[in-house]
Amino acid sequence: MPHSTQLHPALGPLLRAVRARLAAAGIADPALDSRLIVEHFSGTTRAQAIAEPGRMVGSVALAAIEAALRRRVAGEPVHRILGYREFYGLRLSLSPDTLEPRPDTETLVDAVLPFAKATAERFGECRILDLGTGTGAIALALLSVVPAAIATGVDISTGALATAKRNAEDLGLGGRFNALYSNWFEKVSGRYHLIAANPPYIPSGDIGNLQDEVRDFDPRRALDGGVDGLIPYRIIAGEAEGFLEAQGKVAVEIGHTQQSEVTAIFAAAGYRLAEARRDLGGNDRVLVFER
Ligand SMILES: C[S@@+](CC[C@H](N)C(=O)[O-])C[C@H]1O[C@@H](n2cnc3c(N)ncnc32)[C@H](O)[C@@H]1O
Repeated sequence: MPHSTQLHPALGPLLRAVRARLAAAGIADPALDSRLIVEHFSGTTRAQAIAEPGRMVGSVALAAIEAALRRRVAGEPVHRILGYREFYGLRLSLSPDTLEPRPDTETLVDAVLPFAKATAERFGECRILDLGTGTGAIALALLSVVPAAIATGVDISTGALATAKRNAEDLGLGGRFNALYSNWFEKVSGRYHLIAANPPYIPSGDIGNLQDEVRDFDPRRALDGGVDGLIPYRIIAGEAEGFLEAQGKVAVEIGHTQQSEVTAIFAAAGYRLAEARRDLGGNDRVLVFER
């Protein structure tokens, strides 16, 4: 382990050394990643790094930081190494079976939040169906801000469902979250005020061209939307009506080139576009439909 002896045990120099190694390896944001890795494995905070740069880090933590550094330099995304990612202010555990939730998906939560709140006020509850729930990100974000909401998170991955359930419990939302193993609507029952989905939407043939960090670490079935990337939208548009309350809404995340095609798929199934939103990067990202 030639490098392990080079990591300085004092917090300030340690952070600088980790950052320099990440920068030398061409990592895109070495300042952020070094901070995330050092804070997580040493149990220190950003404030401590600023106020106490001489604070000593123990040898067990240093070895863990060295191991994390090597994984990051080898191309593993930093949140996979940490085992969690923040989404809508919630700390969500990841597993090999879950997509890493992305900030772009917070756009969907923001888009449906006023409707979920208004529904909860009007009816005393808001029933949410999150199709392809992964870590539970969309459902749990909504539950965390709408206390009268309840959610069913559907997934075809039992591993993802186990992670979503654990996240719900860790966040104190387990009593309002139901994890359901189902191929889209197959095992779903009841009616919902809001059906939300961030389905796989990459055309199968494009998966090989994705960034390494996505292609090699996000599960394929979280990415692959079939030959044209639109198959899950056709299923959701075709079947949602049987599970939607009168005046309910269907909200989907889309790939940035898919707005007109997805709108046409929903229009053919009897929906009109109520709202379209762009993500923080200015890309078309979320469509909200009603009947
Ligand atoms: C793009 S990921 C979204 C995960 C999460 N909702 C998020 O936004 O971070 C798509 C999810 O759909 C799930 N999925 C794929 N095919 C499915 C199917 N036929 N039925 C139910 N879920 C499916 C995947 O396992 C994956 O968790």
